[in-house]
Amino acid sequence: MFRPLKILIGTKCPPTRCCSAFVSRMRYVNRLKEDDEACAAALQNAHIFLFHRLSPLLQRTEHRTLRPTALRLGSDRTLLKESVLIGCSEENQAQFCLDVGKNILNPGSSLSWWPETLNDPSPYEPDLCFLLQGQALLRWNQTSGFCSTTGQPTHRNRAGSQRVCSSSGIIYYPKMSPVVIVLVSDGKRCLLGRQSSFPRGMYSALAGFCDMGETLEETLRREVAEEVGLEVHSVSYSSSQHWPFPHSSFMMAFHASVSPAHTQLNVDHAELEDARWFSLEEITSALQVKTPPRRGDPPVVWLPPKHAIGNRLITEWADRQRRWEEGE
Ligand SMILES: NC(=O)C1=CN([C@@H]2O[C@H](COP(=O)(O)OP(=O)(O)OC[C@H]3O[C@@H](n4cnc5c(N)ncnc54)[C@H](OP(=O)(O)O)[C@@H]3O)[C@@H](O)[C@H]2O)C=CC1
Ligand SMILES: [Mg+2]
Repeated sequence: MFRPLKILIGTKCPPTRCCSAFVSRMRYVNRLKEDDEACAAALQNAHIFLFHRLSPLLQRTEHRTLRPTALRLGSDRTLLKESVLIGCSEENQAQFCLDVGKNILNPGSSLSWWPETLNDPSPYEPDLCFLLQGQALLRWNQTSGFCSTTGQPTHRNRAGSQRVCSSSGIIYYPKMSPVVIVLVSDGKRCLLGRQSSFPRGMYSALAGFCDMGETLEETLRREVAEEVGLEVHSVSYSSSQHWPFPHSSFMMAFHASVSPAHTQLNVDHAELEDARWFSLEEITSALQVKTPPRRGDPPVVWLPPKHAIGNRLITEWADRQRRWEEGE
C-alpha cells in the first residue's frame, strides 16, 4: 500500500458558523481560484502532494500507518508558485500538487525540493483518486504555455485553474474530453470488448469519445452500433469518473440493454480486437482474478482494476444479476 508524498506547512480554511463544513470548504476553494493573494497565502500553509514528471511520488505505508514526510525543505520557495490547487481536505487544509520533476529537468531551477526517498510509484490507495485531478491539472498547465490564437505566451493564475494570453487576454480553462462507457446486457449476459492495446486477457465495457454536438445518449447508441453492430434501449446512468488517459477523459458510465432476440455481434475489428457475451458465472470468476496473468501463464479473462469505472459497471451488473437469478 502506498501513500502520496506530501509536505505540510500550516494553517487552515477559516471555520464559518453560518453554513455546513462542506459548503464552507467549497466556497473557500472557489475563493482561492478567484483571488491570487488569498491563494498565495493558502499555499504557505497547505498540503502539497508531490509529482515527478507527472507521476505521483508515493511513500510505502506499513500496516496502513503514515510514514513521516521525507523531504528536505530548502530556503528557496519559488517552486511553490508552480503548485496547482486541487481542493481542501476535511481538516480544512488547502491541497496543492507540485511537479518537482519538471523543475529538476530545468537547469536553472533549485534542487532543494528533492525528496530523500523516491519510492516505487506503483499502486496507490483507491481513495486517493484526487491525485488524478492533480496530475491532469499539472499536465494541462505544462502543455498550455501558448495561446492557440495569437501564439503568445499564456500566464496562469495562482491556483493554476486558468491561463490568460498575454497579448489578447483570451482566458483558457482546463480541457477534458467527454467519454461514454456502457455495459450492455441482454438480460442474462453482459457484453465486454477488448482493444488490441489492452493488456493480454483484459476485457472491459465499451467506450467512446463524444462527438461535438452529441448528447450522451446519442454517443452511447452510436458507439455500440459502430463497435459491435447492436441497437440498445433502456439506458440508465450509473456514475462518472475522471480518467487521465489519453489526455483527461471525463468518463460517464451507463447500463443499457438489447433485446434477447437481437444479440448477434458484428464486431468492427478496426476498433476492437474482440467482443463477447459473458455469463454471470464467467464474470464472477473474472472479477476474482487479482493479478494480471504473466507471460507464459495460461490465458485468463480479467477485468479493469477496482478504481476504474469499467470495474464498477461490471460489479454493479453482477450484483444485480445475482440478486435477480436468486430471486427467480
Ligand atoms: N476507466 C475505465 O474503466 C475505462 C476507460 N476507458 C477510456 O475511455 C476512453 C475512450 O475509449 P476508446 O474506446 O478508446 O474511444 P473510441 O471508441 O472513441 O476510440 C478511440 C479513437 O477515437 C478517436 N478520438 C475521437 N475523439 C477523441 C478525443 N477527444 N481524444 C482522443 N481520441 C479521440 C481517436 O482516433 P484517431 O486517433 O484515429 O483520431 C481514438 O483512437 C479512453 O481514454 C480509454 O482510456 C476505456 C475503457 C475502460
Ligand atoms: Mg471504443
